[in-house]
Amino acid sequence: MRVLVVTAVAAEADSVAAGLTGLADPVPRALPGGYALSHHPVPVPAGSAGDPSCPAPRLLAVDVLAAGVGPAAAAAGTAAALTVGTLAGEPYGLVVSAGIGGGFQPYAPVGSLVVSDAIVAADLGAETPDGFLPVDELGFGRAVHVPSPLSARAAEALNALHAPVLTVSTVTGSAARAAALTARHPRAAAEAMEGFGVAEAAGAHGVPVLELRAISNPVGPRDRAAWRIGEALDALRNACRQLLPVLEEAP
Ligand SMILES: O=C(O)c1cccc(C(=O)CC[C@H]2O[C@@H](n3cnc4c(=O)[nH]cnc43)[C@H](O)[C@@H]2O)c1
Repeated sequence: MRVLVVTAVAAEADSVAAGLTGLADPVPRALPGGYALSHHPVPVPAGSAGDPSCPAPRLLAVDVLAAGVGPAAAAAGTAAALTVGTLAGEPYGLVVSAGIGGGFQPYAPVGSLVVSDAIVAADLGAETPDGFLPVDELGFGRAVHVPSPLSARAAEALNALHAPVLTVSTVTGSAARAAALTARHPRAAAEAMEGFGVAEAAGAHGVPVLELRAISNPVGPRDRAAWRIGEALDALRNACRQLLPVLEEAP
């Protein structure tokens, strides 16, 4: 299977690649649009080939792409990678949106992990005097992508929350906005800025999707001193280490 992991920035891509231990050294691949994809073929474990007592080794190739911040950049980069993979006769079987994110308190403290059970476009729609109307209620497209069934197994393996992750174009910076999002999405555990864009591109290509977030800050009043980006990147790296066997077992 070929897996595409899409992050926003290079620091997240580095954590993902460092966590996916056992992968071969990355081979850079240029994509149209100027994106640089890191291709990591997984080598067959030494000694197991041809041994009938060993299960056949799986060849899992993981490509990591830092596509930029926000849903539009995420969708554009993901679509470019998926299109090139398909045209090259090497289609992806799974896309993972991975990175840091804000955690809704008290469910997702800083340093914890969230695997989405719903990827929600939380601010795509229309504001009305009676409140926010999501894009699907306006009669356009969809506001939610349901991730691969693998997400439940991934959440269990990572000891992560399995809950909705909201995609926003504006980082929440006030208690009022956090409360409004929680009122609309009471089960939401995290917000970030790329998942829905990645999922839109994956959905257009008929490829299942996962979203994994390592929490770097609480969702709420803006407090730059409360960000723990290093801690979240470490958590992302460790999560990817635990995710690899789950991906290898994927059908
Ligand atoms: O300036 C701020 O107040 C602020 C607060 C949190 C994050 C940012 C960013 O610019 C990071 C955006 C980047 O990281 C992901 N991320 C991390 N935390 C959050 C969040 O609380 N809400 C939304 N996105 C977050 C996001 O996916 C981007 O890739 C600025």
